[in-house]
Amino acid sequence: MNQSKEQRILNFVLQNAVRGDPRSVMETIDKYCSEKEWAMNVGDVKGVILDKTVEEINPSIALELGTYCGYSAVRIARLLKAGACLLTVEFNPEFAAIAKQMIEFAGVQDKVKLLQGPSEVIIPQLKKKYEVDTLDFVFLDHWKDRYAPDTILLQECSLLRKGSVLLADNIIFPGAPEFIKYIRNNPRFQCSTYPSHLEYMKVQDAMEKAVFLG
Ligand SMILES: O=c1[nH]cnc2c(O)c(F)c(-c3ccc(F)cc3)c(-c3ccc(F)cc3)c12
Ligand SMILES: [Mg+2]
Repeated sequence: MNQSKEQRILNFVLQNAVRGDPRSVMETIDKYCSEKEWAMNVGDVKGVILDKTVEEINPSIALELGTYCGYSAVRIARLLKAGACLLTVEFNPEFAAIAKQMIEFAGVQDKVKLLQGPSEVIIPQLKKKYEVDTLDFVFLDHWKDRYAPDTILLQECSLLRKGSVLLADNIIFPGAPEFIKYIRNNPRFQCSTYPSHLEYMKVQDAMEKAVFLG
């Protein structure tokens, strides 16, 4: 049975990156995906926008929707202070299995809780099952059609507080028009757009930051 692209990415990291070194894992994934096989990691260009947002918020509790191979989970977790935690949700079990190994190899497993399942099932469980009060930061990088409904679900589950920050990937390419329409016309969110480029490509993309006003 031939390997998946995601397994090839993990193998390249296991053979070429430095165990316990998150930056080395990120650089090795970026090298593989820019030189050998494109993959939908947030990447090194949009990754700087993600870094700056995480550093600005310095979250105690962060949620990522869309783990994929774990690139952005490693990217976020490396910036978290002692005692802070990232919950990351992945629908696809094969991707989740790859990400688990990626997160452990990078040495950030103590800061990351990987939850496998659909976001619409996991989000309503966060308070009772995962002991979340409210979220300081949410990175939306899963399926574009879920951005708006999951943002509504986060509010319905009282998981956002005044000042909670959402950051959404791919709002230009492939685009999330329903989410943009919802969030930019919503008086409860203060929005700003960060133009950038699609991972590993000379194609326009952007990230949207939305601060919940309570
Ligand atoms: O689905 C995603 N989730 C999160 N991030 C993504 C991302 O950062 C991407 F760059 C893409 C992308 C964009 C352009 C392209 F040509 C291929 C894939 C996708 C995506 C979009 C449509 C699909 F059918 C499959 C994947 C995603
Ligand atoms: Mg993305």
